[in-house]
Amino acid sequence: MKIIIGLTGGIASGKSTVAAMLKEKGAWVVDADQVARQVVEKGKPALDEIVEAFGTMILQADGTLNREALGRGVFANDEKRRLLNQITHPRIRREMLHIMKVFRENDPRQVLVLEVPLLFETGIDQLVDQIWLVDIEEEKQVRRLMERSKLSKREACARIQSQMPQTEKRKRSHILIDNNGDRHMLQKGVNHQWEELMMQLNNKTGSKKQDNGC
Ligand SMILES: CC(C)(COP(=O)(O)OP(=O)(O)OC[C@H]1O[C@@H](n2cnc3c(N)ncnc32)[C@H](O)[C@@H]1O)[C@@H](O)C(=O)NCCC(=O)NCCS
Ligand SMILES: Nc1ncnc2c1ncn2[C@@H]1O[C@H](COP(=O)(O)OP(=O)(O)OP(=O)(O)O)[C@@H](O)[C@H]1O
Repeated sequence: MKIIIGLTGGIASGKSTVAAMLKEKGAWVVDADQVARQVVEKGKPALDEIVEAFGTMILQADGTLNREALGRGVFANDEKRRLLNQITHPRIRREMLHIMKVFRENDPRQVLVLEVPLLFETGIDQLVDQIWLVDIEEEKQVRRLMERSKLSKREACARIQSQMPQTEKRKRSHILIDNNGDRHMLQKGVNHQWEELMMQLNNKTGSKKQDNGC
């Protein structure tokens, strides 16, 4: 039996850290941020559409996308962000569908993890078997984001608020991975969920929702 997990969480919640732990355990991990970079490479139609929508000032001298400039524009403006999403999200979803097909038909691994920050917003949540959410308190998220991406508090909050609220994501997820502690605690949580998953796969029960009693 094979399973496709959608791994999500807010910006700087710890998705990549969890993804690296799952890779270590043998999962095939695909990062949507990397896929998103590929779809806007120089020469790809998505980049032409972005230039048409945002102007040539979002290009660098060599004709590649100036990500910092585009990021500054879209994280401060809902309308612009929606426009960018309209150009990029269908392409990201299409590429993810292709990866899923390759996984199902040609890959020996049992677990595919799609690490997708905007899992619900892109509709990729509808394509996966199980949703794992990296859960973090907002105060900690802001601190880690400011530190990691060298952003002011205002900039960090604008990025967090541009995404679906964590409470909503919790309701839509099957498994929560708590990342409010240190890395050791996170590893323990991941180990636990992986063991549960292996039991599910080997028993072939494949229950989707976490059973919380009754
Ligand atoms: C705006 C862009 C140019 C900024 O590039 P930059 O290199 O600075 O950031 P990077 O791509 O590494 O993204 C960092 C994080 O920002 C968040 N983020 C990215 N795009 C968005 C968005 N459209 N809305 C909300 N949050 C976003 C995610 O949590 C992501 O992990 C870039 O993120 C982009 O092209 N975004 C649109 C594509 C997309 O939705 N990507 C997310 C994958 S589903
Ligand atoms: N438990 C932890 N304790 C301390 N720092 C952590 C912990 N987990 C993650 N971090 C740090 O927090 C930052 C964000 O983590 P990570 O890059 O894994 O998040 P992400 O959700 O993948 O981010 P993005 O949404 O930008 O892709 C990184 O600097 C990482 O090293």
